[in-house]
Amino acid sequence: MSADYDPHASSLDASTDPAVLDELFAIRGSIDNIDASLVYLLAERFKFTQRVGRLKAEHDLPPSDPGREAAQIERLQRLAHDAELEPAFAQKFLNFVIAEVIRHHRAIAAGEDVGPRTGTVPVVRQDAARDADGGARA
Ligand SMILES: C=C(O[C@@H]1C=C(C(=O)O)C=C[C@H]1O)C(=O)O
Repeated sequence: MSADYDPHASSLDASTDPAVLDELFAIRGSIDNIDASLVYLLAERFKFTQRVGRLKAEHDLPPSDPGREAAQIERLQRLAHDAELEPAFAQKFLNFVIAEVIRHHRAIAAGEDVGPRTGTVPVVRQDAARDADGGARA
C-alpha cells in the first residue's frame, strides 16, 4: 500500500455512528483489495496488448481487428450476465479499454513509445478527473 494512502479517508462527518463506520471500513478493505487487483490485471493486459501492437507493426497488420472485438465483447457480455454484472456496463468498459489499446497500436506503428513510463502526467488527481468527466461521478 502506498505510504500516503489513508484507508479511512472519508467525507462523512463525526456524527456518523462508529459501529456503522466500522462496518463501512471493513467492507472498504475488500473494495481496496479488488481495486488493487484490477490495476494489476489491467497492467498485465496492457503488457500483452502492447506485444500484439509490436507484432502488428512488425508485420504491417491493421491496429484494430473489429471481428475479434465483436466476438470478445459478445463473449464477455454473456459472462457478465452469468456473473450478475450489467452486460451493458461490461460492453462499455471493454470498448473503453479496447479504444486505448488501439491508440497504443497506432502509436507503436508510428514508432512512438507507449506505456506508463512515457508521457508527463503520472497520476491524475481525483478532483481533476471529476472535472474532466463533467462531474459524472459527483
Ligand atoms: C489486442 C488486439 O488488438 C485490438 C484490441 C483488442 C483488445 O484489446 O481486446 C482486440 C482487437 C483489436 O482491435 C488484438 O488484435 O488481439
